[in-house]
Formats: sequence, structure tokens, C-alpha cells
Amino acid sequence: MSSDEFINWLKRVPKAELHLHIDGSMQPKRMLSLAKKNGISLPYDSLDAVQAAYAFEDLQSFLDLYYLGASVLLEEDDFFHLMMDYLLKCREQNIVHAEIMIEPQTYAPNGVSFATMMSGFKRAIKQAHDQWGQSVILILSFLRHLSEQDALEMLEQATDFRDDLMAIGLASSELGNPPQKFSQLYQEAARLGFRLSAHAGEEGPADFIWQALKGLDVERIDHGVRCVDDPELVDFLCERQIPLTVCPLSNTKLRVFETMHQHTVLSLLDRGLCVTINSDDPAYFGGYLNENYIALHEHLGMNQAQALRLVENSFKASFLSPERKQAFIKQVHATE
Ligand code: HPA
Ligand SMILES: [Zn+2]
Repeated sequence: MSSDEFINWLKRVPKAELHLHIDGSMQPKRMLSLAKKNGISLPYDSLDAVQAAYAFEDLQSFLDLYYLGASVLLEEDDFFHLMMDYLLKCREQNIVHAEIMIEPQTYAPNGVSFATMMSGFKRAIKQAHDQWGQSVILILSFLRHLSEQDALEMLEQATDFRDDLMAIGLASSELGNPPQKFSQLYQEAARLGFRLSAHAGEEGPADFIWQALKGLDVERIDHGVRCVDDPELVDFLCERQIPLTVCPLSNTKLRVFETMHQHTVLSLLDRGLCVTINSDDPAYFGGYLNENYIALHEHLGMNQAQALRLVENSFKASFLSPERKQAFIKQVHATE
């Protein structure tokens, strides 16, 4: 198979995306038009000015602009459009199943209620499901730079939407905010029947991955790439087949790895870990899911056997039922 044929197959094959922050999918054009509509002033006067600002040094320098961008979201219709823009991208890129992180603590200080946000998101998800069968799971993601008490209050508000939210996650500034800060939150969420995931080992140390696994009892780790610093942890992740949702373009944009050439995701895959490929915040990091796969082919020489395992892992590592996972994996093999 030529490189062009391989890339065409990558684009065509049905895939799942498991690590996507909905606010990180807001394209500059949408952000500027919502800012204008809602009378929010942003320090950008053009699309070029937005693009010029997206040169990040680390996670925090990105998060500052990410929260600024999300401040334009106020009305139900804004949340509908944000979700619909991403779901249309899913259709275009053959992302047949998406597990999407939503972060209500970002909007609450602007007076946006949980119900307003959910109503817009749910309307888009229903439309995409009815029109082309899009499969979506929502993950309630908490902001770790805020207090555990703030998170517990948000979890309480989520009980009205318990059936719409499958899992919880933990995002934002990792350094200085270890997983153990949220042990009560995770205990409470487990009691309520949520599946558990958390960002760990993106900028933070391997020990944060241990804390998330042992202290919070999570079943899936977002990022997790710093596991390579602890061989015992790598063995543990491999033996238990604990999924890592890795985000290559995010990692190079935020300088977790200086170049794509240095990225370790294919070594971890070949070592037998259940790693998956994801876009994290595609509007900020220069590519959606397909561009992440293509970057691995172009910079790390990913072959079709490796890509096939990554795509299978994306379903295997999902929060879908075993039957639905199998049905999707069958569709993957039909494209070989
Ligand atoms: O990569 C990330 N890490 C932590 N928090 C985030 N919120 C959006 N993207 C990220
Ligand atoms: Zn993330």
C-alpha cells in the first residue's frame, strides 16, 4: 500500500475519539462570531490575530487562552452550535463514536446554568444521531485548579442529568493539583455509578498516574505519557490493559515532547499497552483526529498494522457496552 493509499484508508476507517474537550473544538471563526453576538470583548481583531496568539509554551499558557475563548458561550444556541460543529467534523472524519468532555465549571461564573448548557449539547447530539447515527458519550470533566468543594457542588447539579452523563474526568492545570486532591469527589461519583477517568502524567509526574489509579480508582488515564519514567508503572498499565488516551499534536504544541519524532506512543503500543489516539483540543492544536493519525505516519513511520491496533484500541478503551464495541470493531475490519 502506498503512503497516499494508507492515508486514504486512515481517513475512511471508522474510529472512536475518547479525549476531546468540547471547548477545545471551538474554531476561531465561531469564537469571534459568538463574541460579537454576545458583546464579549476579546483581544483579537481578526482570524489571523487568533492564530498568531496560539503559540504555546506549556499547558498553562494554552489554558489561559482556552478559558478566554470559552467565555463567549452564554446561550443555549451557542452550546448547540459548538457541539454541532464538532459532530459535523466527526461525520467528515469517520469518527463514528465520540466521548466528549464538557466542563460546566468554566461557564458557571458567567451565569450559565447546567440546564442551558445541557439543553444545547443534547439538541445537537440528538440531531446528529437522528441524521447520521452519530454515537456520543458525555464525560463530566472537573477543573482541578478549583477546589474539591466546587467540584462536589457541580456533581450535585449533575444529578438532574444523570442519564446523560456516563463518566467523570479531571482536567486543567496538573502541576500543583495532584489527583489525591479529589479523592472525595471520585468516591462520591463512584457511589453514583459514574465511570471514572482523569488526566494524569501529561506535565505531571508518573506518580500522579499511580495516584489516579490507586487513589481515585480510575479505569482510564487521559494522556499518561509520563508513565515512561517508571518501568514498574509501564508493566502495570500493560498487565491490566489500562487505556491511555494519548494526544500527539497536543503534546507537541504544549511541549510535552519537543518534536513528533520524540513521541513515545508507538513504542508504548509495541510494548503492548492499550494506547489510543485523540485530538484533545483540535481548534488550538492544529488538527482533528485524522491529522493526529497522519502525523504519526509522517513523523514516526506508523504502519497499517500499528494504525489498525490503535483504531481497535479506540473502541476497546471506550465506555461502550461489549456488544457495541464488537460491532464497531467488525466495521473496522470490513475496511481492510
Ligand atoms: O491537555 C489538557 N490538559 C489539561 N486540561 C486540559 N483542558 C483542555 N485540554 C487540556
Ligand atoms: Zn485533555
